[in-house]
Amino acid sequence: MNTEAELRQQMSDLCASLFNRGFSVGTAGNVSARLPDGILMTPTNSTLGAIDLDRISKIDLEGNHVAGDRPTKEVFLHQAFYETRQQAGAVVHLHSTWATALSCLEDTNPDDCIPPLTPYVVMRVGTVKLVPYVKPGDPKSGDLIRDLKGAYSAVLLANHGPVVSAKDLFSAVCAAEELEETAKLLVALRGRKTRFLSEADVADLRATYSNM
Ligand SMILES: O=C(O)[C@@H](O)C(=O)COP(=O)(O)O
Ligand SMILES: [Zn+2]
Repeated sequence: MNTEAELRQQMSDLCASLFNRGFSVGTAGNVSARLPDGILMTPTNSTLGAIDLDRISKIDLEGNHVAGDRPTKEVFLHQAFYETRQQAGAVVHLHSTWATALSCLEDTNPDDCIPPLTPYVVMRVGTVKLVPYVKPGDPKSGDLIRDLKGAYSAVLLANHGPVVSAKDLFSAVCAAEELEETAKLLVALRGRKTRFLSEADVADLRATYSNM
C-alpha cells in the first residue's frame, strides 16, 4: 500500500501521462484513488495535465471534503464505484475520443459496449455496460452505478465517456487506455466482417486471469 504522499505523486504523474498522450484534453476527466481514511480526487475544473499534489481533494469515509480544492463534480460517480466494488482502489473517468464515440452510437450494445475483440481487453477491462445519460455532476449518476451492484469494473456513460475502476491507480489507468484502444479498433472495424473471441475463449481467459 502506498503512503498518501506517494499516492498523490502517482496521481499527478499518471494524470499528466494521460493528458500528454491525448487521453484527456482541457479540463475533461477526473481520477480518484482510495486511502484507508478516505479518497483522493482530482479537483473540479482542473486539467489532468497539471495536478498540484497539495491541491488534490480529499474526502473522508463519510464523504466530507476535508482537504485540498473542491473535488470533481463526479464525486457521486466515484463514490458509488468504491461503495459497490470493495476491490476497487482507483477510478478513472475520461472523455477519450473512441470510447466516447461508442457511447454516442445508437447501435452500441448497452449490455456489451466493448465486445471481446482481443484477449487483453477481456483480461484488463471485462464486460462494459452502457449507463443511461444524466448530466455531468448529477447525483443520479451514483444511483445508476449502485444499480449495477458492482457487476462491472468499467462502464460507458451514454453520450459522455468511459469510467474504469481497478485494484489500484496504475491498473485503472492501464485499463482505461486498453478500453480506449479497443474502442478505436471497434470503430475502425465497423462494417467489416469481424471475428470476435468465442464464449469459450472468453471463459478460458476469465478463468486464467482476473481483471481486478
Ligand atoms: O464531463 C464533465 O463535466 C465531468 O465528468 C468531467 O469530466 C470534468 O469535471 P470535473 O472533474 O468536475 O472538472
Ligand atoms: Zn466527464
